[in-house]
Amino acid sequence: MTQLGLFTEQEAGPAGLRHTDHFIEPATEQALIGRIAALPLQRFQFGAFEGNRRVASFGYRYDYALQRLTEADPIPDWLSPIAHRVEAWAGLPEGSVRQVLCTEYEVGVGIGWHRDKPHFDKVLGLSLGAPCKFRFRRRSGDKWQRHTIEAQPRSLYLMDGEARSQWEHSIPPVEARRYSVTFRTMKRA
Ligand SMILES: O=C(O)CCC(=O)C(=O)O
Ligand SMILES: [Fe+2]
Repeated sequence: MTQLGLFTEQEAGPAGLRHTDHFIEPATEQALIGRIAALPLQRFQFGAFEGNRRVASFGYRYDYALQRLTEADPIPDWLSPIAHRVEAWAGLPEGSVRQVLCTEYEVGVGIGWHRDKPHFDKVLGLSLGAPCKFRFRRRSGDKWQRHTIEAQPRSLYLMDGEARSQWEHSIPPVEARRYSVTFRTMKRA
């Protein structure tokens, strides 16, 4: 493939991906990090495999052993105003976000290639504390189409449409401790 071909492919990006910097103020970011760090975060359980990232779920959690959604603690008061701002930005009715996942990535921790569970519909993510490369890939014949965004702290992304249903995403090991808050709507009400 020519350089130009590669470049054009990178530029195109997944349809349904939106990304904005400076979604929240630094003071709000610090307050959220403080709240998340104080949560009883659990090492992510993926069947027999234990990931290195630590998480807390609200609203619902996906139980990998049972392979279904189970109820979790309700979305706490300190997260609701942010969830509502996220809904407003995405043009979603208030209350659409039914699941919130708080994640901590220590230095050297990332997340492998995946698509989020089909039980969820739109997926939005707020980055906190440190930047990461947020990578996308999609099979195209015997090649991969790829796209990467720099997810800066305080930025927000939306995965909808093809970015959500066709493209996989991953984060390579982070260089400084990063937190994220993932907001998900449900496929069926
Ligand atoms: O940390 C993030 O921004 C993304 C996390 C993610 O892809 C997931 O939990 O499904
Ligand atoms: Fe994901």
